[in-house]
Amino acid sequence: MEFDVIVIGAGPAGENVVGRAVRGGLSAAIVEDRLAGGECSYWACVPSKALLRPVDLAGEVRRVPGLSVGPIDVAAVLARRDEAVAHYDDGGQVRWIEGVPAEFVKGRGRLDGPRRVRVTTDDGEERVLTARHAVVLATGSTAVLPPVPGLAEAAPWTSHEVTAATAVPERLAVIGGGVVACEMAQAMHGLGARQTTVLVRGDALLARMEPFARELLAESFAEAGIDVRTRTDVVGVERPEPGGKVTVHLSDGPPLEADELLVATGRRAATAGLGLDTVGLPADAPVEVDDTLRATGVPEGWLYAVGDVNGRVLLTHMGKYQARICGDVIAARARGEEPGGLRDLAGGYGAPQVVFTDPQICSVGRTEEAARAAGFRVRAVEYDLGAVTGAYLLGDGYRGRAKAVVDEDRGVLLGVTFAGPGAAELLHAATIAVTGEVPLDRLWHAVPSFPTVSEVWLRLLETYGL
Ligand SMILES: Cc1cc2nc3c(=O)[nH]c(=O)nc-3n(C[C@H](O)[C@H](O)[C@H](O)COP(=O)(O)OP(=O)(O)OC[C@H]3O[C@@H](n4cnc5c(N)ncnc54)[C@H](O)[C@@H]3O)c2cc1C
Ligand SMILES: NC(=O)c1ccc[n+]([C@@H]2O[C@H](COP(=O)([O-])OP(=O)(O)OC[C@H]3O[C@@H](n4cnc5c(N)ncnc54)[C@H](O)[C@@H]3O)[C@@H](O)[C@H]2O)c1
Repeated sequence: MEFDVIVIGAGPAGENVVGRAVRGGLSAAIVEDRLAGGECSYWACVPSKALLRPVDLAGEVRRVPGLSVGPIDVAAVLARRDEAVAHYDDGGQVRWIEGVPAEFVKGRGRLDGPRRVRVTTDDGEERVLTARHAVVLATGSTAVLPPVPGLAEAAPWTSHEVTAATAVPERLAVIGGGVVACEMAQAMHGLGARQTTVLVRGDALLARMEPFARELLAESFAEAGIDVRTRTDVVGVERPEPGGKVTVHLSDGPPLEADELLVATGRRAATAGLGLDTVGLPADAPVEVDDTLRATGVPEGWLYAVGDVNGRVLLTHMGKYQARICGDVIAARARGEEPGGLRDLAGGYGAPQVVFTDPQICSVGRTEEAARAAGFRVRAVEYDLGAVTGAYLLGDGYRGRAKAVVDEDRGVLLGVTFAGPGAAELLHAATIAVTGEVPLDRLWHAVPSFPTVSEVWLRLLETYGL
């Protein structure tokens, strides 16, 4: 069958390409071998946040005198998570795709030369689809297991198993110090894991964040009783009984025993078996793209890649943003137009991201260190969030901090980081200021309401001298 556009992978990125391309007047098919909605809907963003929300809320309630929380009802939390992932049923998403309207093709897709996609269905049948204008890869990413002796044989949890957990392990060991490690250690600990140990190879959790945010998170984990061991390498793993006790051998100190082991050491682009070699691209690497999301190095420019698979930024909202650009670009090029303004601009500023721990760590743009390394003439200002009336009113002992990184030559913000309970909703204002390159002397006229946490904007600008 022939379509204008064929998308492989019906995660958030792939679905958005289809939506935009059809809106632009094209016909489209989307191929998915697991569940429409992708990793994000079933084994990543959605279930992880459903598991974290009660833990977060319990933290907030504990900070308000006069309120108390009893033990968290774990079964109810897991049941709500199951609702949030639609009980792993993608009927609603498939109906959305069909309503676009686009053709939903269930099966595993792979490239088979220029503009051709070969799909193997669950019952082993093969179907060949051809694209008049474009093929878009939106196959996401998969968790990486480091080559530690005994690790693969121990069948550890990855993000898939932890987000789909049906019980909370008594003793959980986590390898990695990134976002998945932090969020899931906090979720499992908050839901009742008695011993949670995070094994971090480097010096700190969330190494790419501003130092103050890393320190606040480390303090909070220590207070909650989560054991974070930095500069600790895992050198071997033993699990004699499948699903039984795990022994984790460390570069330093005695072995660690746990009931479950979560590996959260990053992700790689899902390109294995995707037929990239049939179109002259490296078989096992992220698909390099230009700012219109078109794969570089493919003659005639018919191949695109959006979301995690292009390795640019592994975040749902950024994959969806790329997808909107990509779908519009393909539709414009199909009309014979070269869409000058349609480019991935946001990626260049530094994507917004919220880490849903307590405190929430929220950042957009560049850190001070990254801005200096990029050659900007920088001045950074910080302010104690707890000293803002709106934050104080949220709860006793509110602890948090904000930092703004200013480009001294242009008088605009290069980056902003907030760390504090409930800080997530502050981030979009920062994203607007950074992406809009709003001059600070204009930003000064954006008056924050009293008494909200947003008053920190005023305090940051005052600290800067305005
Ligand atoms: C635990 C966890 C929590 C996260 N939380 C957040 C968060 O809070 N916020 C955030 O922004 N990001 C979060 N992320 C990152 C986010 O999940 C990804 O950035 C996002 O899912 C990428 O979307 P995508 O459409 O590129 O890929 P995916 O969501 O991975 O979808 C790709 C789809 O392609 C399908 N596919 C793959 N290969 C083929 C093939 N050959 N044929 C057919 N179909 C195929 C897959 O089955 C899948 O359905 C989290 C990640 C993890 C692991
Ligand atoms: N709230 C959110 O926005 C959110 C939540 C979860 C995941 N995500 C995204 O998903 C992606 C994957 O998350 P992640 O936490 O798996 O990756 P990550 O890149 O954030 O962190 C990986 C961690 O593993 C460590 N590591 C790497 N190799 C190791 C090894 N061999 N031994 C020990 N440690 C090792 C790294 O030092 C790092 O601390 C991220 O890019 C993240 O942005 C986002």
